[in-house]
Amino acid sequence: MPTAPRKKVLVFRELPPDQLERIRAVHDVTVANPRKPEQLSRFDEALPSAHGLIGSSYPVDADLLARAASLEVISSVSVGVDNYALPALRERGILLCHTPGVLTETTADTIFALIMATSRRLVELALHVREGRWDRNIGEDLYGWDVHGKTLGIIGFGRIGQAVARRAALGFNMRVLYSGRRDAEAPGLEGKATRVTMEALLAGSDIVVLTLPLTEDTRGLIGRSELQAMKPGAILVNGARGAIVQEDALLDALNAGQLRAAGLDVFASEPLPLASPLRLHPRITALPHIGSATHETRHGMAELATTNLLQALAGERPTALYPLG
Ligand SMILES: NC(=O)C1=CN([C@@H]2O[C@H](COP(=O)(O)OP(=O)(O)OC[C@H]3O[C@@H](n4cnc5c(N)ncnc54)[C@H](OP(=O)(O)O)[C@@H]3O)[C@@H](O)[C@H]2O)C=CC1
Ligand SMILES: O=CC(=O)O
Repeated sequence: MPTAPRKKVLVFRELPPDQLERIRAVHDVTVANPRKPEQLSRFDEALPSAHGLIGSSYPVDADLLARAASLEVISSVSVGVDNYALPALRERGILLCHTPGVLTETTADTIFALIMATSRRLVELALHVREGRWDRNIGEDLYGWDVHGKTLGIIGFGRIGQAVARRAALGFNMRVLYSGRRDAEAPGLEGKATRVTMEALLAGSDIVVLTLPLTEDTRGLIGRSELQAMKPGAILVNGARGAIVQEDALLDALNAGQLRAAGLDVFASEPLPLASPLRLHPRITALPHIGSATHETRHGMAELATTNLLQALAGERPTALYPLG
């Protein structure tokens, strides 16, 4: 039987050794992280002849694609695809694969951790102990806010949004509202989540969670008027993408006391610049984009991304092909 021709694969992020080995067994691999200055020339050299790319958050814009003349497939180790030039991929007939599902529960855990941390002031109070300020029983000024029994509003009621909702409704007796174009079939949540308009969600929720993709329609979706439409003293948790929220408006809402707190895993600019006023704000709990960052889940994502790539290069339909339309 003739053996399939070896193709060229450019891996431009970290990939676990067992997954690299799966690719090396059938293709020629160059590992080059374009964010590492010492690897940039290797990346530039390998790009024009690469048939497959494995990446994640590094932006793949039309200029980069124009240099990738042989490209057949990009396999992203992420579910979000906002950093890829989708129209250029569509035009060139390049396949895009991603990693839905395998990170859903872990990302929902992270978002729930942010709900708990902001409501119960966990980071602030842990610092209180660590910095030796716990010299008597704490007073009302350091009390938190109950999570159980509150109303949770979810904007983006897909895989992750529904996983957050299950935690809230089944574990914390919360009322769940969501906004969306249609009623969602949400397994495990029958009768426990209500679709409302975004206006009703903002006005009626104690905690608003963002779990929707960043697209041209959702960029800047949460601005001054949306924040003002939220319940006074509510909490905003962003587990989706930073650019969905207008960060200057968020700071103003926190400083004016309109919002109680914000929990942010994602930022418009990442890594968050040292000078960002979001970094040290006392009522922001900021995480370094760790939604899916556990050993098990990151390995599962790498495995699915590798499978997608190998399937596409073999001319098979990848398990998780992103629909480019
Ligand atoms: N913080 C982190 O580390 C992580 C962040 N993410 C982010 O979470 C996002 C969601 O992932 P996942 O749940 O798997 O994706 P899904 O596609 O399953 O869910 C997204 C949902 O958002 C809805 N939606 C889209 N636009 C709007 C809108 N304007 N208003 C209300 N709802 C909207 C979609 O509805 P419809 O189907 O009708 O379009 C869909 O139900 C990813 O795109 C990624 O950006 C993901 C993983 C980890
Ligand atoms: O942000 C992470 C992703 O998988 O998307």
